[in-house]
Amino acid sequence: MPTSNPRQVPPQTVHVPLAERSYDISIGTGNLAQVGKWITSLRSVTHAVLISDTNVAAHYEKPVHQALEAEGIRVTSLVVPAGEPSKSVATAQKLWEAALEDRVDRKSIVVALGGGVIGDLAGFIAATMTRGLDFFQIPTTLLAQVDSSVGGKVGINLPAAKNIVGCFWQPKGVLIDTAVLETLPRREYLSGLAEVVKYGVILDEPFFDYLEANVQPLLDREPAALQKIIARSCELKAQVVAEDERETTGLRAILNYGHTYCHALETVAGYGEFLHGEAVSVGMLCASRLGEKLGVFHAPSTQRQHALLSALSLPVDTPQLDEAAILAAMQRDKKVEHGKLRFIVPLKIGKVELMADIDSEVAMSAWREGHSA
Ligand SMILES: NC(=O)c1ccc[n+]([C@@H]2O[C@H](COP(=O)([O-])OP(=O)(O)OC[C@H]3O[C@@H](n4cnc5c(N)ncnc54)[C@H](O)[C@@H]3O)[C@@H](O)[C@H]2O)c1
Ligand SMILES: O=C(O)C(=O)C[C@@H](O)[C@H](O)[C@H](O)COP(=O)(O)O
Ligand SMILES: [Zn+2]
Repeated sequence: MPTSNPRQVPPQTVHVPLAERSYDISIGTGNLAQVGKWITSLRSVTHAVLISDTNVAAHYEKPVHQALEAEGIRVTSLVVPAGEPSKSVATAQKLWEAALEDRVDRKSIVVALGGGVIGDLAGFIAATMTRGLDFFQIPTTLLAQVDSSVGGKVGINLPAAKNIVGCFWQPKGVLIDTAVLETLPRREYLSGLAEVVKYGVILDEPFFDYLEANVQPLLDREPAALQKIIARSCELKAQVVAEDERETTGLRAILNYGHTYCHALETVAGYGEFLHGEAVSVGMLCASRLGEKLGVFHAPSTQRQHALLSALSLPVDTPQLDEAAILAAMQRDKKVEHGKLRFIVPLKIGKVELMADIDSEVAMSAWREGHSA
């Protein structure tokens, strides 16, 4: 591997230990061209359903397609419109039918080439087609590289609720090429940083300190900073998923910090209006104010998050949306149990807790108080 290129950083592997569902996340720069060899080193393959979106396909479909064909793999390439609205029943149906039309069978694999929308959608197709196909994640957004490609949550939206139809279906491997982030639009890149900040708040104060101290390198997408945040985020997510794969003990739910507000915001504003990470940014601040109201979190720590998210050019103000609709959407959150809202509430930077039976008026006041003055 050449070391003279300043964009090159040493490759790294993060293991996700899940017994027979274990897999590796391979992080590198310029490793996309190796995708065919990487997949065939994991299992023998004769047919791949390659799923991407219109933006991603324009940049990366051809090299991936060719790399798969070079290993003797027949490729069915399916491209969906870019954006959150593609995480839908209608798009899933088109993909099921197109895969069937091109002779998918139980030994076929699904390759998700794209951001979180493609990973969630393609993973859902893999989980459901012929009752389950092996799938491989090639995440091309920062958000997908630090979060959505890891952990096996796959699914689609209904108009009234995000990710409400889906399942747990782990990939067989995740290939991260940090070089693909060079073509990622700035707004999409920033959106991914919100999930990175999330890891600092929920699990790792030193990582949060690192983010505060490295705002400019992060905004500049400096290779060393990118490698650090991708690898650390994957490590933290892998640890949580390994301990609570299906969110049954409550541990995995900490990854949902800020997401009760976030998903309500995305749904009520209309899918795609706010990017997922933008809504996570707003949602984390709502959850922090909720922590203050419950007497378990302190205002200076909310301000620290506000300052970091603002410095990373992420939205911090709660938008003006119909409050009844926001509350109704929050009541459809998957953490709701026996009809009661449950939230991930911060206790300090680096530690959060799942809290049950939260009064909806208190939750809404934390939303409301985020409107810009
Ligand atoms: N399953 C999980 O654990 C999990 C975790 C976090 C988020 N999510 C989901 O992920 C989705 C958001 O993912 P996202 O932010 O990656 O959005 P996305 O998949 O829509 O990608 C963002 C945009 O960037 C474009 N793009 C992707 N890679 C590119 C590249 N390298 N160069 C140029 N353009 C590129 C895409 O075409 C799209 O327009 C949401 O649906 C969210 O619910 C899932
Ligand atoms: O992997 C998880 O678990 C997460 O909660 C990660 C989140 O960032 C992600 O947005 C996830 O899709 C939300 O899951 P959901 O169960 O609330 O739909
Ligand atoms: Zn998320």
